[in-house]
Amino acid sequence: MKIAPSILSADFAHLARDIQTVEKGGADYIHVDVMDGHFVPNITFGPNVVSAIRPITKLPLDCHLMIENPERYIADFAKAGADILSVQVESTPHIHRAIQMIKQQGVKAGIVLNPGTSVETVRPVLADVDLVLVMTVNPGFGGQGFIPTMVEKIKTLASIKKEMNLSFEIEVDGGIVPETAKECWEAGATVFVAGSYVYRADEPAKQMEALREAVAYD
Ligand SMILES: O=C(CO)[C@H](O)[C@H](O)COP(=O)(O)O
Repeated sequence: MKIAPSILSADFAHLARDIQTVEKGGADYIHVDVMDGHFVPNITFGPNVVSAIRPITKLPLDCHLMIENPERYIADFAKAGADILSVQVESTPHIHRAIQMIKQQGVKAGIVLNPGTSVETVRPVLADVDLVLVMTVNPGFGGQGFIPTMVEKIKTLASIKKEMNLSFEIEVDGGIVPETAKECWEAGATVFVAGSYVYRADEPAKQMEALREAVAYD
C-alpha cells in the first residue's frame, strides 16, 4: 500500500516540519488538497505553496484540484512541482482534454470521483489515467466520517480495471483509519490518503504503521 498524508490536517504554521515528519515516518506521497472556495466550500493552497514545499521533500507531491475551471491552473501547478495532478470529473465538461493537458506537462494524470459520481461516467477515459481517486467523503474538509457505500464503488472500479487490463492506481480519500483502510484495500484500493488520522496524533509514524498493519494480514 502507499500512504499519502494530507497536509490539510498539518499545522500550516509548521508545514515544512510536518511534511518532513511524515517523510521520515515512511509516507509514500504528500497529498496536497487544493480548494478554491467555489467547487468546494473551503479555500486552501495555490501553486505558490506547492513551489514552496517542493524543495523540502523528495516525496512525490500528489495534488488534488478541488477547483472550478481546473484547465486554467494545470500548467501553474505542474511548473510549481506537482508530480501527480488529479482533477475532479465534476469540475469540467472536458475531462479528456484536462487529462491530455496534464500529460503534456509531463505530470502523472489523475481523475477524482465525488461520492455521487458513478464509475461508469469515467470508463471512456480510464485508459488515459495513472490514478483514479475515489472520494470516500464529500470533498472540502478533513475529519469527516467514511461513507461505507463507497466500498462497493471501489470494487466496481477494480473489476473494470481488471476487465480492461489497465494499471492505474486506485486511491481513496476521506475518513481513512485502520478499519476503513482494510475495507478499501480488500476492495482494491492501493493508495490511501489520510489527514486527521495521521496528523492529529502525537506520532504520525505510528499512525502510518497502524494503517499498514491493518492491511498486512489479508
Ligand atoms: O480531500 C480531502 C477533503 O476534501 C481530504 O484529503 C480528506 O478529507 C482527508 O481528510 P481526513 O483523512 O481527515 O478525512
